[in-house]
Amino acid sequence: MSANRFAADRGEAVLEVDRLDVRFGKRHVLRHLELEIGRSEVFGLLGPNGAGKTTLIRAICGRVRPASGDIRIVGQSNRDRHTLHHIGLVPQEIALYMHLTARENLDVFGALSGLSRSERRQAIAWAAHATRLDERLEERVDIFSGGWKRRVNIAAAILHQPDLLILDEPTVGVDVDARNELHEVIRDLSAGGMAVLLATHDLDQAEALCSRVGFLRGGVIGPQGAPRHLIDLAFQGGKEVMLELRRPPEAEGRAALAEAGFMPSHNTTIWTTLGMVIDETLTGLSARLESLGSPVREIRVREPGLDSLFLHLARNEAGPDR
Ligand SMILES: Nc1ncnc2c1ncn2[C@@H]1O[C@H](COP(=O)(O)OP(=O)(O)OP(=O)(O)O)[C@@H](O)[C@H]1O
Repeated sequence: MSANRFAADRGEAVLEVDRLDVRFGKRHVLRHLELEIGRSEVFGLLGPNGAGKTTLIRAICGRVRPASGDIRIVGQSNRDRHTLHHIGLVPQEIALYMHLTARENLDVFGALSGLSRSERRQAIAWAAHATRLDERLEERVDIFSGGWKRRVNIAAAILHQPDLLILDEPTVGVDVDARNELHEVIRDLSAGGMAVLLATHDLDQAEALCSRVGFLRGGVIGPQGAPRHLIDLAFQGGKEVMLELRRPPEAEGRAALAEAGFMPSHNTTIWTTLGMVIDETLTGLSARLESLGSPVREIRVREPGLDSLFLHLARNEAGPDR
């Protein structure tokens, strides 16, 4: 099997989600949601807990019935069960038979997806190579670390060479080295032509890996685009200035920070602002915070990242014109 079987169709839409509405009783979780992912694209689906990422994935995989809207994979409606064959899903929970070897696990998953014995042999060789699992195929998976178990999970999901690979939080519980190796595996698969949908809370991961990202909030994905483009659009080249305080500020300290343009982050001791901050402002502010019992521990200036954008969007959402 060629790792590059899709290369000729690069750019073609693999996943098209059109005006998708999903409700659970009175809860309207997805509202007229639009999404398109092309071949060789890695799309990062970001959003706070409970935003509906897993619900969207389940709807794409035909496991949640939408109230309205259409989902097509390689141009075919996902209401047709055959279409689901074009999807490979790596769920959030590791789902393996722990007492079996990696090869035996893949053999079971291959049989479940309808591959014959000889197809399975070929498919396992291809998937193990693609996930760099070859050297440990004959070992039992219960001795594997989180990163290696994930590789087996990904290999199981791609045995049938899906056009769309969906990964739900693939690097939770995985150490940094293993995470980087999983990134390489995902990059190679997308370079071979798969469209990849990656749901993640890990904004560094999304920035490093995704050609496009989208923020799922209020039932829609908006904004979406290349990470750098979205960041530049929001911050127009401004730097992010971050103050870390030794103690959370009281009301007067918070007022002083707000007056100087600083906003709180998720952590009560970290306050950020965008754009130029004049030295005198910082000196005056530091002295004031010290006198109010919340001295500055550290000042950092950096390029805004996706995490800054996430915070920015959350602030706007919480703002008065919501
Ligand atoms: N089967 C269901 N019945 C009722 N409500 C549901 C069901 N599945 C999900 N929900 C609700 O829909 C909302 C979206 O949940 P979902 O799990 O899709 O969010 P998420 O973005 O994946 O969150 P997380 O990042 O925490 O996994 C939540 O409020 C959840 O409680």
